[in-house]
Amino acid sequence: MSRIELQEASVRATTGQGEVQILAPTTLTLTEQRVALIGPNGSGKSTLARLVNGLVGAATGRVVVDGLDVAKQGREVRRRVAFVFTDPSAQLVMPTVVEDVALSLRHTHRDREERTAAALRVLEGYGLEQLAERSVHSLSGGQRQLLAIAGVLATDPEVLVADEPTTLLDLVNTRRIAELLFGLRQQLLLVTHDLDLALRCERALLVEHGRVVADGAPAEVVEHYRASAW
Ligand SMILES: Nc1ncnc2c1ncn2[C@@H]1O[C@H](COP(=O)(O)OP(=O)(O)OP(=O)(O)O)[C@@H](O)[C@H]1O
Repeated sequence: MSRIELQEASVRATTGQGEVQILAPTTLTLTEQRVALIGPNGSGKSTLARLVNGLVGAATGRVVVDGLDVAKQGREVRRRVAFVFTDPSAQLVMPTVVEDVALSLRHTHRDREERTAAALRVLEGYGLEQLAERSVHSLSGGQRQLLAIAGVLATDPEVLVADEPTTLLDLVNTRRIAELLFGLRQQLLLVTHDLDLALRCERALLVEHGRVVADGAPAEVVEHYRASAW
C-alpha cells in the first residue's frame, strides 16, 4: 500500500471576510487499503482529500505520498494518485467514450492507433466496450461515473481518491460502483456520506469544522458521528 502523510498540513482560503482556515493543521499517516472520510456538509472532507494530490495546496506543513512532497513533486504525485469527482462530467472532456479513455493514456501510449486499442481494452475490462463510440454526454449517470473511474485507473495509479463518487447515483449504480471500488488493488481514500460504505473501510476519519475529530475503526467513528449529529 501507499503511504499518505499529512504533517501539520492546513488549508486557508480567501473569502469576503478575509483569509479563513478551512482545515486546521492536521497530522496523520494513512497506510490502510481503504480509508473513509465522513462528516457534515462543509466540514472539510473534500479539502483534505484534495490535499493528497495537490488539487488544493497546504498553507502550512507538508503532504507527502510515498516519500514524494506534493508541493514540490506534484507531477509525480499526480501520476500515483488518481482523483474522481462526484460529478464525472467535470472530467469527461473528449467527444466519445473511447477518446476519453485514450486521453488518459497519452503519456503511456504515444502511437495513436496503439492508444485507441489500449483504450478499447480498458473499456472491455469495465464492460463498457459497446459504448466506445457514444458521446460522453449521452451516457447515464452510472455509466459516466464508471467511465470516469475507468479513465483514471487506465494508467494504473497507486491511490484512488474518490470524492462522493456515489452521491448522484441510484441504488443499483451505487452498488455497482461500490463493488468496483472495494475490489480494487489500489489504496482508496473515499469521501462519502454513505455510512454503509464507510463501514466497509479499514479506517475512518470524521471531519467536523475543519478538523479530524475522530479517527479509527469505522464502526466507532460512525457511531461517534451519529451521536454528534443531533
Ligand atoms: N476555495 C475556497 N474558498 C472559500 N471557501 C472554501 C473554498 N474551498 C472550500 N471552502 C469552504 O471550506 C469548507 C469546507 O469545504 P469542503 O468542500 O472541504 O467540505 P466538505 O466536507 O467536502 O463538504 P460537502 O460534504 O458538502 O461536500 C466549506 O465551508 C467551504 O465553503
